[in-house]
Amino acid sequence: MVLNPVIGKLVSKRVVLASASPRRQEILTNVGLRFEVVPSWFKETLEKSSFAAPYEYAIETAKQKALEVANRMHLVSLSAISIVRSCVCVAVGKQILEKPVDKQDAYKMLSRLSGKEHSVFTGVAIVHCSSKDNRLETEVTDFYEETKVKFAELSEELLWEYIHSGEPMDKAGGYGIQALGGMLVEYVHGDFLNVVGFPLNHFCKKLAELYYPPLKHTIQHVKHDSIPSVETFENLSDGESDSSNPLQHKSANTLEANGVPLSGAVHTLVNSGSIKPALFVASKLKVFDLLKDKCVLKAVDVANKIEASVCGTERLLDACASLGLLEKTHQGDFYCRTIPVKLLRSHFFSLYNFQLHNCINKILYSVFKDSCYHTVEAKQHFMTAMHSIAKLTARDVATAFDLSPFRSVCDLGGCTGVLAHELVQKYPNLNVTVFDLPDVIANVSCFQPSGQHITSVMFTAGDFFKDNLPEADLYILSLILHDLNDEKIHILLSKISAICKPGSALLLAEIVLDEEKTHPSRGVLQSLSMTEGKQRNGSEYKQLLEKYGFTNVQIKITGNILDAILGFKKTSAR
Ligand SMILES: C[S@@+](CC[C@H](N)C(=O)[O-])C[C@H]1O[C@@H](n2cnc3c(N)ncnc32)[C@H](O)[C@@H]1O
Repeated sequence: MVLNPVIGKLVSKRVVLASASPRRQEILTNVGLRFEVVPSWFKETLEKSSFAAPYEYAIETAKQKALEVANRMHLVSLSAISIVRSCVCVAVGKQILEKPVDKQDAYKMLSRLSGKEHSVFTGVAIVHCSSKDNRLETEVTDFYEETKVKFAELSEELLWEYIHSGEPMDKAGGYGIQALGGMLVEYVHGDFLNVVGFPLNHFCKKLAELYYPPLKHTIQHVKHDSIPSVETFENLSDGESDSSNPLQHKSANTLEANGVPLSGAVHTLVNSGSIKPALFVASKLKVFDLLKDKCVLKAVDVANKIEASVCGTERLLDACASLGLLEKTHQGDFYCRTIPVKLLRSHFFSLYNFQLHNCINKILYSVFKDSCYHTVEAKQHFMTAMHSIAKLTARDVATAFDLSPFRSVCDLGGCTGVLAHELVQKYPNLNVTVFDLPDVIANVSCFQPSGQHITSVMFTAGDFFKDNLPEADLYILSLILHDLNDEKIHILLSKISAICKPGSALLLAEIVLDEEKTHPSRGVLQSLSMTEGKQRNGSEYKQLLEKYGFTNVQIKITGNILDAILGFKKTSAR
């Protein structure tokens, strides 16, 4: 079966991993799957002898664990979710070796494995849950993967050294192949990640089968490691042959970037999201023709020539510069230097970022539009997606500046409260209020973590354009301003400025573009399809805050998806 790029398509689905295992989480996070973690409470107590084969035990345990979470989650949320759970067991013949209970047990297990081949089985259950008349309906799909592992002959000394390291204790079979346990292994036959804890390849195939069965005629097999046909490049212009147009210059089979042949991954990227449209539009508008032969133009001149708006043209040119299709000088001039297919070198292997970018786009363009909340499901999807992105960014935003002088925080449009919880973790004395639309606040309960600091986060429903804002000495706007037009920004920032006492502050979390506005690409590309708002560079954010009475503006480029900007309300002395 052909492996489809299914993970990206799951972005809009609510996925729950019913396991607290950091190894599973890492494997799935690494491929860009966004999920919530709800560890199962089902105890691994099934009677092993009642199963004819070890894999049956692994599957049944995975299934019971996933179903337990499904039932529990149904009590708090009726939305459709997919719950994933796997169970690994190590077997010698028919005998299953579980996690050792103590060092002696670990010794017994490992010495049984010494010098022999054993099997690692992982049973996986994917439970699709929906709600009918308030009743939980589940569809279970399960499968297993077997990998054979052979241990070297282990000396007593090595065995005990390994056991004393403590590593065997929470691992099925008493070893972890991804760390010190890797020393014990002579060979692995089969999926290595299956031994680590999750059979990723089989899982992806299953998802593709379940959610997005490919139509036979649409499947394009990867032929070899050279170039797939890159018709994207050849069909871009109006069909006029222009030997100087670099996009038409090379034949599909010789396209390369910095001497490296474009791989299938690049093809996927070029054909997806904003990149293909950017290339297509720029080419269609003959931007490359205008800027070829060392012709250097400002955005406004290009706009005049192609009879387009200056703002839109500027975004398009910035996007092309960000993709390496054009060059931009410090003075804001654009020109076409070399073959534009040096394309996206930094993006080649960054599918993850790209999915995230798409995901952010989808959300952001709908977020301030009523359509986002039209159906319960759409709302849940939106909140789940925001929640997942915030999980990735919140820590870096919360720790970008020293916020210890503040006593109370109000996160305006704070959605499910991820940043709020992160702040309370870092500053336990902080009182944090999340302020968001009533529809959002009504649904935050299932996103809340369990733990000691929960009481310090309060949720208040309201509209930040119309209602009074809660009092606080630090206000936060995370992923809000860039999507608002100037008029809405004026209403919101005037309100915040009016309520802020001297010494209070406003913290923004946004993508901060570089001064030329050509990087980071995810921000520049996002600008392309924004209708109301825009992405800004550091100087523009500084100016914006100063305009509304915030001074001493500091900017922290976090290296994560969102950067942080902090400004203090002017004291009368200033
Ligand atoms: C793009 S999300 C950002 C969520 C969160 N701040 C983050 O960074 O992950 C925008 C949030 O603003 C909220 N929002 C939009 N309009 C609002 C309004 N008029 N009043 C209060 N919240 C609003 C949305 O419901 C949503 O949760």
